[in-house]
Amino acid sequence: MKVLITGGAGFIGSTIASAFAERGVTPVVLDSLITGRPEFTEGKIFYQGDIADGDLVDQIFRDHPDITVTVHCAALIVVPDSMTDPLRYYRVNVAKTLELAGHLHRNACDRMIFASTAGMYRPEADLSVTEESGLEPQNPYTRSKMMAEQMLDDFATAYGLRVISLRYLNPIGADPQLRTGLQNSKPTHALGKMIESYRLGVPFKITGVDWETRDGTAIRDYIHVWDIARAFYEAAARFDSIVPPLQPADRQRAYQVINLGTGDGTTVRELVTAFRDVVGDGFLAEEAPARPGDVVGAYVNPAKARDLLGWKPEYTIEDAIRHSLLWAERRSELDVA
Ligand SMILES: O=c1ccn([C@@H]2O[C@H](COP(=O)(O)OP(=O)(O)O[C@H]3O[C@H](CO)[C@H](O)[C@H](O)[C@H]3O)[C@@H](O)[C@H]2O)c(=O)[nH]1
Repeated sequence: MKVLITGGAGFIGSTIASAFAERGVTPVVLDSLITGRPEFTEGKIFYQGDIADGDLVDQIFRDHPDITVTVHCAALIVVPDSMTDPLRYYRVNVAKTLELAGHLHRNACDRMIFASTAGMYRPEADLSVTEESGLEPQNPYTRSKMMAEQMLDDFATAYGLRVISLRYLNPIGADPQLRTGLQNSKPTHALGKMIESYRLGVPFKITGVDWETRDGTAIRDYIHVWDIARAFYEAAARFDSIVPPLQPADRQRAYQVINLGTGDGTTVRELVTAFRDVVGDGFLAEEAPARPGDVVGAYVNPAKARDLLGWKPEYTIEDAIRHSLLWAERRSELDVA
């Protein structure tokens, strides 16, 4: 059995590829390498190219007729970039997903697991989100993921494509065996900035301390990338029980959304404390004004994932910090090499 992983040379896609391989499912990676890293494809079946390239997708299915499911991770993911260049974001995340879905349909691959975002929800008053929460995407990146999902939902009803959409928030950590991790050597997200500050010996800036949360700092649902990867594997392994092949009249049920998260989230101050627990008291933090456009955040209720995937996060925030620190070391070596 094989799985096609688009974006399989990226941070999350490459981790998913390792999780499937460890469980005896051979990954077939399709990646343009625009942001993915070639070394993440080493030892894997790999096609370099575009998800919208129909000839290439046809070739992949001719070469690997035993692909039974597609995991679709290929996307642009940087929120600020999506605000300055929405055309590119909608082209890549929406238009190319549309082309890919057509290519999969033509090749009779009717199972897709879509890497999506829980950022499209309007959080409840307590900042939690469930699959029933309203949708209120705040930027072109998140809107592009919502639009892609709406298209896929229509294709499910019309063409019998079956889709499980996994929505999560902030992935952190790295492959525990350090085969892969974040490609970007200068990440701007909270944990990336903590690692940078720690290495430089300067205080980490807590940007925003006046939010209505338990300690005034913004909340996110940081989740270990290996836990996310395991959820993708579980979705594939249980695919036909979650979304069985359906008669045309029942196909409106061929699209399933499942949220992945911790159930309580982590504030920036809590992340600082966890970081200090890992590296020691020498790690300093200071308060600073909020970033422009920042949001209070949300956390995900994972009850449906527990029921349908038998899944819950296994790694702690401290584990994720430890793996991210180890990966940052390894990442520097890769750059030198
Ligand atoms: O040096 C920093 C960096 C961040 N933060 C705070 O930490 C929280 C989380 O910020 P992140 O940047 O880690 O996470 P966001 O959810 O705000 O956004 C990030 O995660 C998104 C994915 O969900 C997108 O990838 C986006 O481009 C990326 O910036 C925010 O309150 C932010 O103000 C700090 O206190 N100091």
